[in-house]
Amino acid sequence: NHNESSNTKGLKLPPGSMGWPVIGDTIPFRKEHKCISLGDYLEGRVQKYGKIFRTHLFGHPTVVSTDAELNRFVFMNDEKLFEPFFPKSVADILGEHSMLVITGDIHRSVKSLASSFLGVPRLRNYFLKDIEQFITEAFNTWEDDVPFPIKEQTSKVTFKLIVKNILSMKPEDPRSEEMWKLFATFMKGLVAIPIDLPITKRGKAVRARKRILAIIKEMMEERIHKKEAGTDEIGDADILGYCLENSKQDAEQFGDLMLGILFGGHETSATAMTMSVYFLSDCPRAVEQLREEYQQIASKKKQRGEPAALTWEDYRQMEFSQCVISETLRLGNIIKTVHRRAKVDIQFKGYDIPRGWQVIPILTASHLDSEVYEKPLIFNPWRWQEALPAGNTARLDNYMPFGLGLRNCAGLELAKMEMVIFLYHFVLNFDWKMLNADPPVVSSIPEFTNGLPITVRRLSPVQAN
Ligand code: HEM
Repeated sequence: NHNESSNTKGLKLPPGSMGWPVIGDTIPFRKEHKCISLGDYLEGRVQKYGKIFRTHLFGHPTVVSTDAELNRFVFMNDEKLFEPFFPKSVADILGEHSMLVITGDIHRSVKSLASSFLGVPRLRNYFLKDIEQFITEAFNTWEDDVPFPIKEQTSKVTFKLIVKNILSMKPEDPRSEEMWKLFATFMKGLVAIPIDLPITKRGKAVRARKRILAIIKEMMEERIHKKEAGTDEIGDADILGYCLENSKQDAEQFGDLMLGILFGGHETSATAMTMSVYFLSDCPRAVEQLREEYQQIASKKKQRGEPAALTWEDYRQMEFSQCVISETLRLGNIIKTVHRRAKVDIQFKGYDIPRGWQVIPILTASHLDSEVYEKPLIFNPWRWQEALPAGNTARLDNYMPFGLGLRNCAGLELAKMEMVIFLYHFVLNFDWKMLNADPPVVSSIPEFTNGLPITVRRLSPVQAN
């Protein structure tokens, strides 16, 4: 067989078929489908072959896993048995120093830098204030009953937040607008390519990447210069300053790290916020309960004579919000797959996964599995309030929207906080309506074709009682 090298003889590979020469099943695998489903391709394969099957994707023999245990096994054995593996075209655009690509000690040290930069002390002292500011600035531009796509707004908020916190780039800096456009081009190139062909979108994305890195380098040099002159007022408040003080990364490595944080932290959390609006629009009972939670917090603050700005302690009290977010991430599946390769020959559940084979865990699968979640296609934030029956941890064990283990999401606490702060201001200040059904579709990351158009009506401010 063209796709299976002779060294797989005698092995018990997972069942499957390798599809067309070279491209294999890449096209049906990447075909857009309704976000709240596995899509026809995966559903068909799972029905035919079971939860673990073999195929050929992006030019490589591949094991696709919709099996939560194998997915967890992959995450828990990252580095030891598995390593990141992207289609070459994607790896080229991400950059050779990208956090998603690097391994071993280098990954560990960059990860610890990113995690401490995105850890609780900074969320509390910097990010919380900034998120509130950018969200309320955006909300102030909204007019009653004038339709607009909410995704565009969440996207601007998360972009401003990241750009400010990695580079201290001011919104009025002309390079900020340029970065916004460059980044959109970069993203299109990244998600558009199913196989490694030098097509236009990719060429544009490669050029966008170069220009973004040039801007980052320029800003890095400006900062070093200011530090030497003693005129730097930012210090380690952004990741640029933080890295200059805490690590010895060169411009190239630093550029890829920042691009990675931009890439990891911008569209994902904007999509997640938009997704919460989408689900809540059809769940008025949850909106009511959120509103109660927020009104209580707002009026207590007022009674205590505190400023309206939220504190970390306020945020930590928003318990039902956390349920809404867990449910949004479960059903919304912002990241459908991760990309790995077997470093050694591996056996799992009686199957052989040969060294060098690509392994693609489908994170969506367990999230929509009726054996794990009762009525999995229903948005039910209350399921996260119910105590688990003794000994039954399936609901938690099989929940992995942020990945797990060594390579888990460095920004997960930030992402959750962004979502909650957004909901606080959105639900407290507005009634809204979705205009026409714009259900999210997914090929790599969920998209709302029309950006989820809504109209809003501003509510009167909360009174302390
Ligand atoms: C709802 C929003 C988000 C979701 C669902 C999400 C999901 C994920 C997942 C599944 C991974 C693991 C990738 C893998 O195993 O290969 C990951 C990694 C990562 N994420 Fe997120 N993410 C979100 C938001 C963010 C934010 C806000 C940031 C930063 C500002 C961020 C930064 C990162 C970074 C740097 C990595 C790489 C970690 C590593 O390689 O060790 N993410 N994310």
